[in-house]
Amino acid sequence: MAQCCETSPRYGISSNPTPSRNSNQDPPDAPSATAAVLLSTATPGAAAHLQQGDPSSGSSNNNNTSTKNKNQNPNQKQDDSSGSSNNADNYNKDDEDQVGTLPLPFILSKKTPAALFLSRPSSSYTDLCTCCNSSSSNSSASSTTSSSSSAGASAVARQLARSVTATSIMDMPYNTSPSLRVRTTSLNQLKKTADLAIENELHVCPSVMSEELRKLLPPTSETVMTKPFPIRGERTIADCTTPHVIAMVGLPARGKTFISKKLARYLNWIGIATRVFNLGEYRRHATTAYKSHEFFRADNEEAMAIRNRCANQALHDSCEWLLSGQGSIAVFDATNSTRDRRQLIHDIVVKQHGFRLFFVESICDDPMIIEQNILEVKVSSPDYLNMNTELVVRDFLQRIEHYEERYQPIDEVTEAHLSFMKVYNAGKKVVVYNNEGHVESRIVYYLMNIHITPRTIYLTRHGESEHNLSGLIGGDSNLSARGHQYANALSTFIAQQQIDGLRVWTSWMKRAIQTVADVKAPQERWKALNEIDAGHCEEMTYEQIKERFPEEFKARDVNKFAYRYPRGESYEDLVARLEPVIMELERQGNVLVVSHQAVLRCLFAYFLDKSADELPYLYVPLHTVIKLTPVAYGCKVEHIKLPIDAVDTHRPKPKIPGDVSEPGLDGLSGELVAPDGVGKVLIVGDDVATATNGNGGRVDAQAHQ
Ligand SMILES: O=P(O)(O)OC[C@H]1O[C@@](CO)(OP(=O)(O)O)[C@@H](O)[C@@H]1O
Repeated sequence: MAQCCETSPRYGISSNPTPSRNSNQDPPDAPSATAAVLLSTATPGAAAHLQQGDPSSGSSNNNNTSTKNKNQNPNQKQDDSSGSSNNADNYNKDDEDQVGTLPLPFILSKKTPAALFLSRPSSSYTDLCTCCNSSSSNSSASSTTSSSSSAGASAVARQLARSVTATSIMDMPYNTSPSLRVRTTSLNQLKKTADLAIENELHVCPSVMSEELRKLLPPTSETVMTKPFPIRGERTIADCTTPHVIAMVGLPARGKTFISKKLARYLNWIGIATRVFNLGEYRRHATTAYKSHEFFRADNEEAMAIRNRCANQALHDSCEWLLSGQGSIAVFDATNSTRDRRQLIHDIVVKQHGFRLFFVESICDDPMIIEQNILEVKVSSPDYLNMNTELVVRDFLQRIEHYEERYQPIDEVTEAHLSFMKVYNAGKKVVVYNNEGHVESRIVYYLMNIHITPRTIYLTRHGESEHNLSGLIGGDSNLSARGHQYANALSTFIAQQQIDGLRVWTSWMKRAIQTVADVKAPQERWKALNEIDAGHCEEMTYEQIKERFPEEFKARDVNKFAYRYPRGESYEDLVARLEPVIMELERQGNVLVVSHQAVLRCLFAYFLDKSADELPYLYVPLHTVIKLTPVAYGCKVEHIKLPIDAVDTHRPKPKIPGDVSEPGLDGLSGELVAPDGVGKVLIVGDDVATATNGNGGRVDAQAHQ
């Protein structure tokens, strides 16, 4: 079996695209790999050093490429996924509220048994062992490889250890995929282990292998499942194994809740289970209706006792949630505005539980931003139900004064042991101190990119395509006649909207580019916006896929988010490749994104805070513009259906996996479309029930979390 691996193209922006589907480009890691090859010939020691994944080697790769091994049996699902007691009672203070460095790619010689081993799906490891053969024969993947079981298997395994020795590093193409690197790394390690005379152990069942040797095996669906938590796109990150508490710091009306919610939405979307623990909610739960700012006076002992109890409880719950294994990051959304309070949090989170702690302090001295914040979120807060806006603003400003009396910003000298970032005036300046690892770096990077300038994002699929008409998925077909009509209607609609500084982003696919042919605005092409790669199933109808690859078809219905098309992509892969798009969207003003069903589901899920289960079934119909406007802590969603008919390409989740005849029961399809499909407004990601339309008026709002 050939070991020629193609790396997916690097996804990025181009203003001058070649509209071809998934054509290759130089992988971003090419230079370092080339350098490594040179090193390996000149200085074997250095090559070995690189192969061991020394971070200083510069050979690490964490780009979002996906393997496209065109020689694999389409029926084989490619397996390169990798994918206490709380003592908070003394919490008695006063205020509220691997990227595993992947070593050099090391490709095995073609047609060696080891190469065979490499190309096998995850379940094949059990094929290699006598005790697992019976169970493995049940799986679809093993049915295609069962001929190599038992007797042949141990021979293969033994030869594996020998064959890796004969492999030349010069065979290594520098476009080897990251996932293949993981496997070859493991084999490289296996070789070393074999040299240490435990070769015999190589052909026993992984379940009875020594812990040490098992760790060296390539990833399987089991090991992926048991990872502490996945980061989309196979990135296993060592420091993610430690739970984190992100503790907000700052005076009221400094955007702490905005940052907390947005950060949690982003982290959940990239695959890190995150939950916000908002102290204000605990306080409201523990008290009767809010009366006035007097509650927050430092000398109000009764109120202070309640506030302390709530703070203890919120922190306790954050830690318990992390300890329960349900999540990885707890965001403690409170003011945490004194040194004593922060020290106490440090004692509980770091010293008692051994978690990581990162403070995010929001500092703002721009009265305009503060006022805007009060008007946008505090006026509609449950604290001030039915209260006149002017009174609310006055009361809230007094509340801030009570906090100001005791506020101590984080200090680099007296709190030098803390890890923190300070965000000034909604991102004008950022200071990062004692940054401690990958998760924190991602948080810092994300928070550096977000902004609060009002803007609108428009999402739409391309016009109806010829493939849509015939029910074919993927491909790169032209627009149908109705698709061209939609292109015209879209350009008229966009012109009518008179959108300030609009930018247009499309995929590289013909149907998307044709859709914006007449839109008058600067255009950029993103390969990352290309539709999900259906691999072997490209340009087939769902019925054809069911007929030719029934097991694959069923498997996709069982877990559509994680399912990866043979030599194609999964929704999870898509999310990973779309992360740079989201990051850039966060930085931008008004943008019109013209892309595809699966891609837009991923983007939409980010804005709507949808789970991985819901994401692949979100309804994104043709000939409809989805208008997203940030409001308060969430996003206003409007579906604007332009009056040109189109086919419905949505396939809802069937009751029985693999069934193509049955209508769906997921309750998700169509969820976001009004009966007439036009002008429906939803407020999503916002628990403020009385959100406004930005002009002070109420909208047809529907809280939706
Ligand atoms: O994940 P499912 O529900 O199959 O939807 C994705 C499919 O949608 C399609 C249409 O069937 O998208 P699009 O027309 O927007 O490019 C296919 O190309 C793509 O494979």
